[in-house]
Amino acid sequence: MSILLPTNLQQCPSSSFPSSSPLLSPSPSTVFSVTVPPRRCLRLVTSCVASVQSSVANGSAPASVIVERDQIRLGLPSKGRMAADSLDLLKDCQLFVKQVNPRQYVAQIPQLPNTEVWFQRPKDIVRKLLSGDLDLGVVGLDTLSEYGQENEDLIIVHEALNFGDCHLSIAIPNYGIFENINSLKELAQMPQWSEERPLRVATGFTYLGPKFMKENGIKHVTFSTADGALEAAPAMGIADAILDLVSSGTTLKENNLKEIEGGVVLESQAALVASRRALTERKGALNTVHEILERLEAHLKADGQFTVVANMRGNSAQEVAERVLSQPLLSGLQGPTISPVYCTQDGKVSVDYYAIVICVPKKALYDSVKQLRAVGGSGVLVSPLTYIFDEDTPRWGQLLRNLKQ
Ligand SMILES: Nc1ncnc2c1ncn2[C@@H]1O[C@H](COP(=O)(O)OP(=O)(O)OP(=O)(O)O)[C@@H](O)[C@H]1O
Ligand SMILES: O=P(O)(O)OC[C@H]1O[C@H](OP(=O)(O)OP(=O)(O)O)[C@H](O)[C@@H]1O
Ligand SMILES: [Mg+2]
Repeated sequence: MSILLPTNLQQCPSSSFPSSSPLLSPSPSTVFSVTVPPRRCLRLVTSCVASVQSSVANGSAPASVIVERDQIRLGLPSKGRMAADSLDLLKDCQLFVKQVNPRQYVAQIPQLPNTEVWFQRPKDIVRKLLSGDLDLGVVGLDTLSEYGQENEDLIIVHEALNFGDCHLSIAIPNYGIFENINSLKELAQMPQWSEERPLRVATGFTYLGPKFMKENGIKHVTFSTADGALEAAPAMGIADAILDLVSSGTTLKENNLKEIEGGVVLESQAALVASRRALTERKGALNTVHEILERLEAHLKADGQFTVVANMRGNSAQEVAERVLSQPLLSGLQGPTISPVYCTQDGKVSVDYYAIVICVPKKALYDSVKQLRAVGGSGVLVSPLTYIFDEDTPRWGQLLRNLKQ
C-alpha cells in the first residue's frame, strides 16, 4: 500500500498512529516519530487523518450492509513468505487452487465450486475481511493482530496452520550501554530514558508496539517506522531498539542485536481467519468454512504422526495388548489395533504372531521403536499418514459457540 500523507500530517509535532483505524497507515517510505501520546496531540493527529480519509479508503471502509454475491471469497497471500506455503497447504488438503498465471489475482478451487480465491498482500487480506470484500483469509497472526486491532468481526477459525512461524520481539544492541541489559524490566529502568530523551524504537508494528509498551508501563518511548531492514536502525543511530519479527534469529545476530526476557509481543504462525458477518449472513459461507476446516484438521493432525506396524510373538491378542500398553508411547490414538497373523506350518494354520498398528508422533518415532522392540516387536514398518478424520472437528464446535456469542 502506498498512501501519500498530506504535509500537515507529516508535520504533526509529536504524533501517534490513530488508535483504532486500520484504514490508514503512513506511507511505507515515511519515517516519523510516534509516541504514546498526550491526549491533545492524539486529537490533532486524528484530525489530520480525518482530512485524508475521504480521499483514501483503501478498500476497507467497514460496510454497513453485506453486499450480495454468489461466491464465497477466500483471500490468500499474493506473494512473499506465506504465498507458496498457503497453496501447498491447500494442495495437501486436496484443494487445488487453479491459478493459470502468478500475476492473475483471482483463481478457482474446483473442489469448492462456490468459492473463489483472491490473492492479496497479507495486510490487505485483513483489511478486506473487515470491509466485507473477503469472507475468509490466510494470514499470519502478527498481521491479523496489527491490522485487525482486536476487531470483533474477525474470527480465528484455525490458529495453527503449521507454517510462517515467527515471533514479534523487542531487540537491543548487545554492546555499549545495553551490554548488561537482558530484560524488558532492565531496559525500562535504564536512567537514560526521560520525557526529553525517550527510548527510540524502530518498528513496522505501529499499533502493537505502542500498545505493548503501554501495557508494560513503559512511558518514555517513541516509535519510528520504515519499510524493512529495521535491524540497521540502532547501528545507524536512528533507534535504540527495534520491534520486529524473528524466526531463525540470523538477522538479529548478524546485526549485533539481542532479544530480551519479557520482550516477546506475540508468537505467530499462519492462521485461517473469517469475517463473523460473512459466516452469519452470507449464504454458503459456513458450509465452505466447515469443509475447509475438516480438511485442514484432518491433514494437520496426520502431518505430525507416523503409522507404525510391527509384529509381535504372543499367546493371545489380550496378552500382546497388555505388553504394548505397558509402554507409554505405544497407546496410539485410541489404543493399538492388534490383529492375528495367520501362518501355515505342516499344513496347519496357527497364530504365533500378532500385528500391531499404532500412530506415533513424528518427534517420538525413534523412542517408540525402542519401546516396541523392548516388548518384543520386530519387523517395524513406518509410513506417513495423510489424514486423520476424527468423529468431529474440535475447532468447528468452538467456531459455532463463538458465532453464538
Ligand atoms: N522471518 C520472518 N520475517 C518476517 N515475516 C515472517 C517471518 N517468518 C514468517 N513470517 C510471516 O510472514 C509474514 C510476512 O510475509 P511477507 O514478507 O510476504 O509480507 P509483508 O512484508 O507483511 O507484506 P508486504 O511485503 O506486502 O509489506 C509475516 O507477517 C509473518 O506472519
Ligand atoms: O530471524 P530471521 O530468520 O533472520 O528473520 C527475521 C527477518 O526477516 C524479516 O525481514 P525480511 O526478510 O522480510 O526483510 P525486510 O526486513 O527488508 O522486510 C524480518 O523483518 C526480520 O528482519
Ligand atoms: Mg516483507
